[in-house]
Amino acid sequence: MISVAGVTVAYGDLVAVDDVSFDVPPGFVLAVSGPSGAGKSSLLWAIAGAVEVLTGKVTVDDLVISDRPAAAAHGVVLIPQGNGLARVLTARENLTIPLLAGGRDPDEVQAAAEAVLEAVGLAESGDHLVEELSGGEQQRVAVARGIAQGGRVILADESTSELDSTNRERVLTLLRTQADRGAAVVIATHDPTVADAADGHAVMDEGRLSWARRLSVDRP
Ligand SMILES: Nc1ncnc2c1ncn2[C@@H]1O[C@H](COP(=O)(O)OP(=O)(O)OP(=O)(O)O)[C@@H](O)[C@H]1O
Repeated sequence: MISVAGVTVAYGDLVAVDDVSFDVPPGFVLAVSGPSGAGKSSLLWAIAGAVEVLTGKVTVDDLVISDRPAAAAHGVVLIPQGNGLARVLTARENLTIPLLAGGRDPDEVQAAAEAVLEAVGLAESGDHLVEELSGGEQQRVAVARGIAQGGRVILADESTSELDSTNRERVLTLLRTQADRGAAVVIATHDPTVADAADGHAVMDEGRLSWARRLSVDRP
């Protein structure tokens, strides 16, 4: 369960997230939309422990999120806008290296990487350097890397912005699968199709959050 309680994020005098509160239970997908600069990324970073919270707090299950390493160790996965990939490594290496560094069994890691690359339609591209891939392919590698972590929280920041409709569906299906196995998922998006596919839709504007559609706990 993600609990965001009265969270404010500021950069100097600029309030990017203004007293925002909501919960996302395991099994649910929340979409957050809003104009450029509305504070969507800052909200996701706050949940990920990647930016300091001025007031309020974020908890994920039993952990108060205070910094990125602790949040990551607790299974809070951030798929960042801009992808954050190592461009001179292959697509596969971008997936496997973080998992191997976490002490996972190498055979398991290879199998997991192949499965998730296939799920994003990149089964043939594992050996390609990231810098050789298109923008949309890189975005799918970033999604695959995030999914491969198997987190309890997945924060996807504009993760379908460069995708055609087929690949957008692939990514949405994958994120839904993650929710179905018990993850709490938050997607920042400008795409109404993505917002419609979520269980709830929040809208940010100048740091304030309102609801276009509240999370339905009755989702079948
Ligand atoms: N590191 C930073 N330092 C100072 N200001 C920042 C920083 N990061 C973001 N901001 C500002 O905070 C506000 C919210 O930015 P944020 O990236 O969270 O918005 P967003 O809704 O994700 O935008 P977009 O849809 O363009 O990605 C903007 O005014 C932005 O310029």
